[in-house]
Amino acid sequence: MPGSASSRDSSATPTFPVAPVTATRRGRLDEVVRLVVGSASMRRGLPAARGGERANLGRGGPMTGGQPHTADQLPTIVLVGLMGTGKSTIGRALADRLGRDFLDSDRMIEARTGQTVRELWEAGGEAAYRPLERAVVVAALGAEDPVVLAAPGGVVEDGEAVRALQRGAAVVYLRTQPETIAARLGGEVTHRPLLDGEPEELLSTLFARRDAMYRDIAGVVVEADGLPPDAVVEAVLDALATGGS
Ligand SMILES: Nc1ncnc2c1ncn2[C@@H]1O[C@H](COP(=O)(O)OP(=O)(O)O)[C@@H](O)[C@H]1O
Ligand SMILES: O=C(O)C1=C[C@@H](OP(=O)(O)O)[C@@H](O)[C@H](O)C1
Ligand SMILES: [Mg+2]
Repeated sequence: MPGSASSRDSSATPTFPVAPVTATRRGRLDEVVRLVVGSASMRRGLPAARGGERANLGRGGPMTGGQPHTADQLPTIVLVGLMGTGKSTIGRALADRLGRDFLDSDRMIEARTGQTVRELWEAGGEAAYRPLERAVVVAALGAEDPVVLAAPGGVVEDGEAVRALQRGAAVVYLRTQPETIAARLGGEVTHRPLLDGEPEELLSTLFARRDAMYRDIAGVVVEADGLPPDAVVEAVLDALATGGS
């Protein structure tokens, strides 16, 4: 079964240099995140419920719920969720807004191994792939400045990666229904070998397994279903600005 529980604590973690290979320097915004607090979704009056449940940011980390935060106070922001939920798309835009580097775990793995996700998966399967995911998560969390990280979809399958996230990142779950993702992705399963076959059915199985796991590690759950990317970015910024309260 994809994402089997046995993969949560698999073998040795490959070591990668900490320096982000795929980072794109966006230029730092020094000002307090007025753009966060005065974000467009608030101005547009999007219903708060779409913007996410308010919960403690960075469970197990330094953040406390209910406190407003500035960009500089936020630790590394990690987007988690099913494949196709928008981690890469939203993460890039979010990093742009915050003037941070953006790291995409899939791209990091490909840059560091010289192989595509599919090639890696086909050569070694899940057992070989999860330690690579763990390694890039650990590397991203070790970056000198806080970044925005699009986590591997399977981050919750690896206990060590989860523990690393719980040491201080602001973890945001982008929650989208599997049927929405399947319709969105169509045949776009290139780096998603887990979706070979019947994507909607496979996504539903993954959602049933992982929804609670993503919730469990996230400080903020953003209900992204049906929202266009810019509204999801605003919802994430809103949730981060209010400390998930
Ligand atoms: N909120 C959204 N609404 C509609 N399409 C989206 C949204 N977020 C992402 N997409 C599209 O869905 C696809 C998968 O997004 P991606 O960012 O690659 O997801 P992930 O990194 O979580 O696998 C891309 O084609 C992207 O343009
Ligand atoms: O959820 C998963 O287990 C996976 C998600 C994919 O990344 P995206 O979430 O960026 O699609 C990719 O790493 C691999 O196919 C496994
Ligand atoms: Mg991605």
